[in-house]
Amino acid sequence: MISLQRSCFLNNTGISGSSSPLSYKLKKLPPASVKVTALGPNKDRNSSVLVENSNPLKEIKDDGSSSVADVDSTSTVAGEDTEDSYDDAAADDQLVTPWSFSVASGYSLLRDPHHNKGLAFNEKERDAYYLRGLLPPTVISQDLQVKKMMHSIRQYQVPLQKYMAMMDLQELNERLFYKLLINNVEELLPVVYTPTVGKACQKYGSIFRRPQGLFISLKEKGKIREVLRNWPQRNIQVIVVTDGERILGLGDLGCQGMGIPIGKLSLYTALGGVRPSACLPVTIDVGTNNEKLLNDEFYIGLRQRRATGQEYAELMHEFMTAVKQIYGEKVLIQFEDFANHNAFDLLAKYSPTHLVFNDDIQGTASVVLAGLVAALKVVGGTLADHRFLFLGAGEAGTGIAELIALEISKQVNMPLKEARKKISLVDSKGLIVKSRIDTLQHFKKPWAHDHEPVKNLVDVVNGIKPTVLIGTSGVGRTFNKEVVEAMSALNEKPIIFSLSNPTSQSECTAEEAYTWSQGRAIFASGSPFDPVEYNGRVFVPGQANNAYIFPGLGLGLIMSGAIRVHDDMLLAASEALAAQVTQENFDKGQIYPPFRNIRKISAHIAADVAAKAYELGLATRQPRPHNLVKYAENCMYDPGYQSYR
Ligand SMILES: NC(=O)C1=CN([C@@H]2O[C@H](COP(=O)(O)OP(=O)(O)OC[C@H]3O[C@@H](n4cnc5c(N)ncnc54)[C@H](OP(=O)(O)O)[C@@H]3O)[C@@H](O)[C@H]2O)C=CC1
Ligand SMILES: CC(=O)C(=O)O
Ligand SMILES: [Mg+2]
Repeated sequence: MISLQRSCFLNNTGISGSSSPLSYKLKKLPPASVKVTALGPNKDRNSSVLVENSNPLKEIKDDGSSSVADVDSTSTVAGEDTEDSYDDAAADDQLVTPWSFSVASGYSLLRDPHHNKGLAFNEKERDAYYLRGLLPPTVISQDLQVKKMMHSIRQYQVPLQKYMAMMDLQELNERLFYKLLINNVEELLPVVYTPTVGKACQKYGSIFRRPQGLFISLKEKGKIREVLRNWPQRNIQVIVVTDGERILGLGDLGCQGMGIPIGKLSLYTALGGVRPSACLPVTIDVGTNNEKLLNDEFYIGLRQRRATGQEYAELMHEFMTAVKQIYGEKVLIQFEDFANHNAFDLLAKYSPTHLVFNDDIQGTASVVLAGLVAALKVVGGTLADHRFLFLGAGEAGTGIAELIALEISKQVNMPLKEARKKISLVDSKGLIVKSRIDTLQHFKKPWAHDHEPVKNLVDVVNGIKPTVLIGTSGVGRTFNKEVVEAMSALNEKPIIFSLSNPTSQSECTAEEAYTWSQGRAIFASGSPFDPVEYNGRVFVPGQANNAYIFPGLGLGLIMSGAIRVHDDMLLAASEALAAQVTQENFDKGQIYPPFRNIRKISAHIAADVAAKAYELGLATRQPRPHNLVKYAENCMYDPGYQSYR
């Protein structure tokens, strides 16, 4: 008998270099141990028969051994089709095994997203892989497939429909999905990422078709290692994990937050070149406090209020421990869209033992610092010469503030505490000041300066007189006309960043920023805005989004075999990004390079992050590659089709 070893599924053979999409490892099991139905009459196909374990009671262990709890000695042997192998032949009340067997048919190849090429299978491959008749006769190139898909996606008027079409493609033909995304990054980024991914998460339950990513809920407590082993890939390098409590600026979306890790990881591949098979999206479901979802019949998550305290901490700890046990010390874990009452603590708790970073706190800080460094080339002065004001003092706000302070303290050799005084933050209760210190969350305390309490943002602007205003509140339209005009009265070129996502939560629009500042604002936003024409001049707003940073940062960590993330790596990533802004970009008012160059940008970020990892003694990949940019480029996943032998 032949059975497919469980670990075979964990090895994505096509991607790791084998050129045969069917080159699964076959394992012999003791006779009669497994009920198998292989191919029918065409027995000479047996060399490439794929047979999975058909006995739900038989456990195949990772070392390849198996234990059979109950053996059906009347097993059907290979060579005959049997009726009972088809679910729809079973009586309604009969129990069936949903994954009893499969055969080397082109039919399954066409449904395997990692290897499917659709009409791009050539004649030889159609013969070799039993595809004859399963495809219409025409053979087309991947480039033509891209053209056709773009044409089809552009027919949809509603962004969510484009998103669904992209997700369908990802599930059907992974390489085509990535080719499409890479070749059309500026057009498709807003579809697979902010703002559309926000809408998708809000409607996740009702648009849910096929599960993507790994869902780990309280039901899996005590079994997380086993759950991780259900994932079909073993060689995982990056995990993006959320618990869905702060999805963009949309709040608690519970289990429906899964759209975010999926979107972020598709950018790891498209923008940073990390192999898709090395990426694992995870949603930790501890319930939701979103009443609307709890009462929504289509909600896909646990229908209970959020677990907190010890119950929450234990589940997270089990997850973090299992991840390290299964994937090793060098797997990168990106925390994404956790609420701030957990985000800072998780980062502090796991930074010393795991390769972790929080994208909202650290990735955002790095991208904003890059934009500021670039903006100073237009505005003049050093960071230390400027005054910064934030609306929003959570993960993004305090994360950015801290990295700016760190950079100032390095640049002018100033104590960090002093550097922090150049930065003020406003939260939902007003300006953060000393008199509030006892009631402030711990991450706000360093920002409590000596100042009178002030509630209103315009009053704060007029009192502090910032040169830079940054929105990280998650509340849309909070930079109103009065605020932008106040900034413009104080500064010849006010720097205004509306970072909150999605577009509906942006503190102001690009048009508002340019119009109310009479074309003087240096503006960037978290979600994209179209270019704006004002007084005959076209302004191209920048997109200050951590998507510029995390793919390159991640690649740099992976390629150097880094075992910890260090603040200096975030600074290195930031500098690398700022260095990619050209005079041509500045001339258009841009302080970020265009996303269409993102793979080149990511290679530079990765190289500088890796260089820092080597410098800090945190890199384990030896010897250090001589040319890190070239090395990064060579490491990058190429979505072009492979030829199958
Ligand atoms: N562009 C990018 O790359 C990124 C953008 N973001 C966006 O930033 C936003 C905030 O994220 P994050 O920092 O993680 O969220 P948090 O919940 O951690 O922080 C939000 C902060 O905004 C404050 N706030 C809320 N309402 C108001 C208000 N009306 N006036 C003033 N302050 C207010 C909150 O005050 P209080 O503490 O009193 O409740 C809190 O300090 C989100 O929209 C997110 O999408 C986040 C990461 C990256
Ligand atoms: C971009 C991002 O990470 C956020 O808005 O949360
Ligand atoms: Mg985020």
